[in-house]
Amino acid sequence: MSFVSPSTATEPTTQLPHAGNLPAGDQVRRDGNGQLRHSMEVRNVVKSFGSFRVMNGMSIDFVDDAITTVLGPSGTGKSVLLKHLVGLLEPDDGEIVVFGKNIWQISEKERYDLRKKFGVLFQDGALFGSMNIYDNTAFPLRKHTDLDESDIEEIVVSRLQEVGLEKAMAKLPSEVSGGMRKRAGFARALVLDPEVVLFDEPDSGLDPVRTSLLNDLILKMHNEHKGTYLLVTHDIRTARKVSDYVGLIWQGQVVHYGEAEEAFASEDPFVRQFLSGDSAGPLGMD
Ligand SMILES: Nc1ncnc2c1ncn2[C@@H]1O[C@H](COP(=O)(O)OP(=O)(O)OP(=O)(O)O)[C@@H](O)[C@H]1O
Repeated sequence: MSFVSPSTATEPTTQLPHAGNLPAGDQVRRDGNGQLRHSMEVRNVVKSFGSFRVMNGMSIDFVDDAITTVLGPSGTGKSVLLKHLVGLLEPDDGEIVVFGKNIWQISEKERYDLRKKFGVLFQDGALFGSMNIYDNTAFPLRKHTDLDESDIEEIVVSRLQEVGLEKAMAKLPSEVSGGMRKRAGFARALVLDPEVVLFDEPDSGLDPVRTSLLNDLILKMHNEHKGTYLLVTHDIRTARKVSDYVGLIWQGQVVHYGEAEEAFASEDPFVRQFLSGDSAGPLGMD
């Protein structure tokens, strides 16, 4: 099996390939030397639950202001990776460095403050069932800011308009469709102007048309609000549509990481099988 290890993975170059996004120069922040910046770094992380090692020396540095998709089979640790990035899980070994800080070498208060730079869209939108869409979207602003209700209203209505939910603001999550709940979760993830947005399988439970519409929305919101977007998904079409970069995880490690265009054109049998979804190839059931 021909793996491309993180250490040999192609260093992303300066061009962001995805047609849906702005040219790299307009979008990607760089350091003083014109190099790509990485505000989220996963370094040799090991994590086990009982005897099951989910992350087995995983390393990946996410490119700031790009959309990166992490693909991997079920149970391979994609959600566990996201939880490490927001400090909800602590590695057994290795480091999670976010905005220059090893998040387990800082105080709980600092970790809490760092979390405010993240917006997270969970699989089911993770909305509060007893609150309507408006109050769900306003929740982070009420919890984390001192803004008065008129300022909150301006932000909430604006975000809900952007995701096409202005007519559903008074509805409870149970009264709207799964796609609408995702869009509400997306609006909520953006109200604090996060620098990073994490999407945990945004396409789960959606039909192909709604998945495609949500992907369009992800691209539109990324172009408008900028930021680093990280999606984990099984869905290769989603990855093809939205990604600037693609990471493939397998057996607790990143086995390929690079520009999406290059990944989808790869001749590597493992990468090809992974990204084509073929049953024939080096990738087995284990
Ligand atoms: N808190 C936990 N305690 C015990 N085991 C856990 C915990 N969190 C995750 N796991 C296990 O770690 C493995 C990876 O889980 P994870 O949810 O990250 O997979 P995934 O790649 O996101 O899968 P899927 O695509 O099916 O959502 C699974 O076997 C899961 O049961």
